[in-house]
Amino acid sequence: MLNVVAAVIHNPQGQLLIAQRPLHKHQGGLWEFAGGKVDADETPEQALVRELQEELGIQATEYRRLLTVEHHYPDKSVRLQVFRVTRFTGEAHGAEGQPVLWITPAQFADYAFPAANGPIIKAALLPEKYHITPEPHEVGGDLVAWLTPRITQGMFVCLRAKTLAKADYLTLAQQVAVICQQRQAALILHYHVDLLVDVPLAAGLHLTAQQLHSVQSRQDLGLAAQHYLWVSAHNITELNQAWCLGADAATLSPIKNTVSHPEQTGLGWPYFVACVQQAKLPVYALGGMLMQDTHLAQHYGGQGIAGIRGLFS
Ligand SMILES: Nc1nc2c([nH]c(=O)n2[C@H]2C[C@H](O)[C@@H](COP(=O)(O)OP(=O)(O)OP(=O)(O)O)O2)c(=O)[nH]1
Ligand SMILES: [Mg+2]
Repeated sequence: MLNVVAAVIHNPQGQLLIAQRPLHKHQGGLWEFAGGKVDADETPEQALVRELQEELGIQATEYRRLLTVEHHYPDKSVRLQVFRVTRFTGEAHGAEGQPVLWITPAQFADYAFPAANGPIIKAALLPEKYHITPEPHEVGGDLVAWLTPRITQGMFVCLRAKTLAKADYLTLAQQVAVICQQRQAALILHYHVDLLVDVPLAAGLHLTAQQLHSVQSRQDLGLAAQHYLWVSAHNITELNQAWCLGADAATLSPIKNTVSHPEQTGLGWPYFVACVQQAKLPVYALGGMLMQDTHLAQHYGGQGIAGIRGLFS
């Protein structure tokens, strides 16, 4: 397996950097995230910094792991360790003569990437906050009315309503799906695997940790490649299982002690750090999170935070 690092680089305007692979190289002519092979004497982080200096003439100063992708091309197998680079010095340019572009999330569809890049592009577009809905009865019964002013562009909304019967959940999901579409937000259905076909506007599915143990592969779930698969995990074993299943992101909970689950003791930030260092998929801290925990979770290597009431403004 060829070890490669690649960088999802952000600029302050909310754009991401892509580069075109030279024609004579493997997957030549296609667009990519800058990066390259990890040398024998390097850590992935050292390789990342070196490749970005060589290929783009920039010095990466703030970065964290995003995901690991393993892909088998007919002629070679690659393990891509992908980082999110959120700060750098210097002006990014094609230092090896290759075309480079800053594009918005909506423009990804306009460029052709190697086959391994599908999950990377999806991960690149993940938000830093994952919004899980309260139960309808917790907001006076009318969740649609409660959500309508609160859903904004780019949000990922997980519709969790465990107290509803399946038929009522479906009706609610179809209504929330329309609001999400109008706002360019992504609706993630919770638990009800078979309802995805009835809500074609939904962007994906969120499995409980219990469901994770009973699912063999992503294919069993009837998900399209562009669908997001989220998983609730409570330890490193479940994070690994989620990655093996082909999940796109996971929540790790409970990080803090919470009022909603008084019987559970929080895992704590040190355990969160230990998990995200090993995890191969994007991880969100869940359980007692407040807005101001976002940067802390990211500093510790997570992609951000997930939560219910504390996150919706
Ligand atoms: N950098 C990068 N490589 C990718 C992406 N997607 C993908 O399948 N690959 C594959 C193509 C190549 O087989 C391998 C990366 O090799 P590379 O050609 O960039 O390696 P390098 O920069 O060290 O180049 P060189 O020293 O061989 O000239 O990973 C991507 O988004 N970025
Ligand atoms: Mg390269």
